[in-house]
Amino acid sequence: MYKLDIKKLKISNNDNILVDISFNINSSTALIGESGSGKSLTLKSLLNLLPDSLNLKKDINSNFTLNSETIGLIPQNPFTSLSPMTKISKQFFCSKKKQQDLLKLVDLNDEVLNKFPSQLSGGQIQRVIIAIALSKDIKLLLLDEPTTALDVKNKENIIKLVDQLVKRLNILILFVTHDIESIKDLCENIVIINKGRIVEKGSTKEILNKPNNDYTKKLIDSNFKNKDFRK
Ligand SMILES: Nc1ncnc2c1ncn2[C@@H]1O[C@H](COP(=O)(O)OP(=O)(O)OP(=O)(O)O)[C@@H](O)[C@H]1O
Repeated sequence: MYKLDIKKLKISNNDNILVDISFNINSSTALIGESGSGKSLTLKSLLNLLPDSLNLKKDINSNFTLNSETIGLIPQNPFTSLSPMTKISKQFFCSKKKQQDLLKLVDLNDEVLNKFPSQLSGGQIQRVIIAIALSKDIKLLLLDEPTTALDVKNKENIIKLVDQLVKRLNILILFVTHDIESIKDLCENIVIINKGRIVEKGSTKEILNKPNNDYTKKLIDSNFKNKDFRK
């Protein structure tokens, strides 16, 4: 079983501390916070993609090597992630057989291999992106608000798919979102972040049932209220 222990992750811009956090990922963890709380900077730092202008101090323990081969990223907007003029088959860097196996894993027919991204729905494109991420031997999958650009049905389907993949492939996931409701059945643990600092972390069930922090309570209330409003 893979494990990742972020003992220290501190990102600053001159004297301004933007992120200063620590948490573990044992199976599936959600990093939850409002806009500007430091979620993207955290993901970028794990991918070594922080701009040079920012200062990073990190101390991470893991039982696998962290690099671009072992970490996959599912971005927020699937529509801009693939090359628009290239057929799907050419966007994979693995054998045809592996492409077909991966598509099966994400519940897609291999007919999509001969299509261009514009011929696919948002949900299908996001599945293709997940399949491409899984074509490497990844141990950690980072998901950056992966359902924001999708409609409600596709959103639910992608969450279900990620849940199946985590169980089937035994990979770690870090799911970044501002929407606690969407990950309540997917992520075992949650980390609530506000202004670059952790305000609460622990098991999703416990925190949803009995949040200790006022910021967490506010996030939960606004998430579930919005959901009821939409029904
Ligand atoms: N390159 C940078 N230089 C200086 N400050 C930055 C830089 N990138 C981000 N920040 C600041 O760091 C803080 C955290 O930003 P970050 O993008 O991680 O937030 P976020 O939680 O991902 O927000 P969102 O949900 O809107 O994407 C913000 O105050 C932002 O203005």
